[in-house]
Amino acid sequence: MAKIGFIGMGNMATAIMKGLLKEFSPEDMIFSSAHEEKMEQVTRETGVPHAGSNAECARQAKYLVLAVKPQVLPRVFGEIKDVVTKDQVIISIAAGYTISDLTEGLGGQVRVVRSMPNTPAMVGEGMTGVCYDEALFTQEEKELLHTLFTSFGKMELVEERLMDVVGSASGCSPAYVYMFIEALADGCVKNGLPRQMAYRMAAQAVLGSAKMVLETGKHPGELKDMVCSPGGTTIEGVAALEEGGFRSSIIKACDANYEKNKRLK
Ligand SMILES: NC(=O)C1=CN([C@@H]2O[C@H](COP(=O)(O)OP(=O)(O)OC[C@H]3O[C@@H](n4cnc5c(N)ncnc54)[C@H](OP(=O)(O)O)[C@@H]3O)[C@@H](O)[C@H]2O)C=CC1
Ligand SMILES: O=C(O)[C@@H]1CCC=N1
Repeated sequence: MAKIGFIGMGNMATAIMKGLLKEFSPEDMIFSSAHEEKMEQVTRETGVPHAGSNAECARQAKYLVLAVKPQVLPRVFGEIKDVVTKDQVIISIAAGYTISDLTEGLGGQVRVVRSMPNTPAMVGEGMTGVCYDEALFTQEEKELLHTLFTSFGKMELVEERLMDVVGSASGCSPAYVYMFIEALADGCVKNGLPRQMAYRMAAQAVLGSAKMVLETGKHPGELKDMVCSPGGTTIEGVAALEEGGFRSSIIKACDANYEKNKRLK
């Protein structure tokens, strides 16, 4: 089995590695990160060995996931660009960096997959947008990429021009959902519900509602209408949300994500 390597072992790499451990054995992977102590801890917990340096990790991996913050990428490029070759598959999860930025940063002679996952990967419910030039990869590599990205959730192949938008739908959106759950729970606590029960109920309502969208195929507006009884309680809340600019706030958040992608390099 060709090795899967990770440079950086933070929130996202940990989540992805956890998914991969269901499909691959620890010996099929390797990683490097910034702090020795943390690397030792991950190796103890997962059995996945760590390399002595980023260059060593890059040398050993056939599939190399770059999982550092965008601001750290230029430094990592400097450390690995003389090591990586065209035989390897370089996988980026960084916001803002295009395939062409990544290829250029790594010296021009590499094959790059650009992706945008999200933290629900930690519980096997990730959503990852992926793009690459299909002509550059073998069937075996494409199959491995599919196995890799679906080991921690769902994936969709998208055109690269849409990847910054995908950032809002996959990468950033969990933060908004958590804010919604927190606010909903606050509202319920305000009216007397115990806090932990409010979190459990709000989270299950979000999970169930998401399943309704995915499994019924109905328009979200129709599903919303099914909840709003004429003269009932929900439509009063919907009116209050509209007054507070609920939907336009979310649309503005997506614009903010989209624009920030261009300022990350
Ligand atoms: N968090 C999210 O929801 C999402 C993040 N992403 C992308 O994932 C990438 C990583 O983000 P995230 O996991 O959140 O970040 P984290 O800060 O959690 O992880 C970054 C990791 O990089 C390590 N690191 C720092 N400097 C170096 C270095 N010079 N060499 C090797 N490793 C280094 C850090 O080590 P240490 O901890 O020891 O300092 C840490 O393990 C980013 O590019 C981000 O855009 C994509 C989708 C969602
Ligand atoms: O905030 C960020 O930049 C990263 C990318 C998408 C989610 N988290």
